Amino acid sequence: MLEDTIAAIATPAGVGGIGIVRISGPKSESILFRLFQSSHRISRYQPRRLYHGDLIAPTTGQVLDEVLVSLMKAPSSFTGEDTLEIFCHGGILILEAVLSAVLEAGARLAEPGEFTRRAFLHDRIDLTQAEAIGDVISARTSRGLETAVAHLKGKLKQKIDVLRKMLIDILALLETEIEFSEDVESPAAETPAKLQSLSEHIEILLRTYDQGKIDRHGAAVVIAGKPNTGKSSLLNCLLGEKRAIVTPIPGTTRDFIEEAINIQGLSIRLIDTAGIRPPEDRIEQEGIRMVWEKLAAADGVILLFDGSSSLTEEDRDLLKRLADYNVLPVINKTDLDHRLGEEEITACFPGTSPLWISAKFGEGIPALKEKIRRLVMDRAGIQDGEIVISSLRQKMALEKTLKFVAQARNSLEDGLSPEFAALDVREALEALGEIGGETATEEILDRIFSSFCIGK
Ligand SMILES: Nc1nc2c(c(=O)[nH]1)N(C=O)[C@@H](CNc1ccc(C(=O)N[C@@H](CCC(=O)O)C(=O)O)cc1)CN2
Ligand SMILES: Nc1nc2c(ncn2[C@@H]2O[C@H](COP(=O)(O)OP(=O)(O)OP(=O)(O)O)[C@@H](O)[C@H]2O)c(=O)[nH]1
Ligand SMILES: [Mg+2]
Repeated sequence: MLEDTIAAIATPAGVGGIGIVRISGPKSESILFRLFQSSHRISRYQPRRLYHGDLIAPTTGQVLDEVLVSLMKAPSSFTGEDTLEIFCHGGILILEAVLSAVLEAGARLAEPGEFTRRAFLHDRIDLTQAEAIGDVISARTSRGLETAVAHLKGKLKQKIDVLRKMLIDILALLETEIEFSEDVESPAAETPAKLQSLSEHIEILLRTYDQGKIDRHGAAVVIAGKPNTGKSSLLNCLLGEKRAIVTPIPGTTRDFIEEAINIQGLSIRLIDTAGIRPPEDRIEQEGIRMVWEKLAAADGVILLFDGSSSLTEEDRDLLKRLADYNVLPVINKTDLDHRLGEEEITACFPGTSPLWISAKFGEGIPALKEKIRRLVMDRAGIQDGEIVISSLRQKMALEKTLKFVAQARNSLEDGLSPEFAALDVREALEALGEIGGETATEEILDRIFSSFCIGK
């Protein structure tokens, strides 16, 4: 399929000043000669220069648009192939007309992610960089974007290469040991320690997964509490709009409501839920069942109390049931008389003092936002500037690597022949190679690139 010439509209389907049709493959140059007419006589296009002229429909000879074009020659292009870019006006009809002309001139429509896939297949980028391109495009927070750009510039790959080198060193030690197994003095006495140190490195990297996930998808924070504490009022207040229905009637919210806010570059999905109490009907029962589902998947929980009355059995029940969750206790309605004692709450969540706010009047909200941010960051162990992994795929490959490293260590400790450990280390190398793509299968590539847009 690499011999095909592929083409796609590379800019979004909307109105814009300029739109780009991108072409990659061996026919790029002939397509240019066939479709483009400049007022100058051009016998040879210099790579990476912009040329001005008209784009002509190949069958009718009609002028489709006034354009700029640029040709890049293999291997010095993004894909590593001859590439042509046509910069036309950015309307959907004109872009489609230009694309049709390109297809008539011998290209076929590109599949999602196919340009990037070709860049990978021609060794221009590795798989962590390919994934990073997708992440750069879909990033929704500044933190997510920073991570994606770091990966695009090869930061994660460098880290993986360090692990790879450690594995290769260990393999060399084991192989020497296998060769000289007759000798009394074994040269590989330090191998178990090296395997141990490698495991630790992998574990540290694995622990960054939650952070990477939060950078890309944001963190889920559930607002929970008994009915009428002001959960929906708090959602509205944090969002700055009246999104959820607020009434003085306990049991107002039955379904959950999810909206995203951005706290200093961290994307938080806030989930307002039904007040938790013994349900009065089937609808409420279903609503409360869903709260527990949301709580189980949450990165953090805002447990909301009503400060204008004392703690009830419902509050106590929640304190007990949420003891093992990542909870931020918050007391609402600070504008009313304070009737709630903090002691029982602090006793449940030692080290945290509940924050008093008023969702109705916006009191204490900046401090609350900072606390929500800390709740999520501390839990995920987020540190600025650290190299993180960013996909489930990378996580699974690292876990597989770790498993084989542990296996190698065990077999050495059990006094088995170093051949067994060597076998495991080779498997570990294979698993680690999936991350950069050296040992990735077609199936893995399909999965990664099919989530890209066409033209990328
Ligand atoms: N117009 C346009 N803008 C774009 C892209 C593109 O393909 N076209 N990109 C595409 O995603 C991104 C930039 N990435 C690119 C990566 C490599 C090369 C490239 O031609 N590399 C050659 C030459 C390097 C050099 O001389 O500095 C190479 O690596 O050999 C181009 C763009 C974002 N902006
Ligand atoms: N005085 C005062 N009243 C508040 C405050 N926050 C919410 N309320 C009131 O408390 C009542 C309940 O508010 P909601 O936001 O609907 O409470 P909820 O927790 O979502 O209730 P359910 O959906 O029934 O579980 C409403 O009458 C609100 O106006 C506050 O900070 N101060
Ligand atoms: Mg509500």
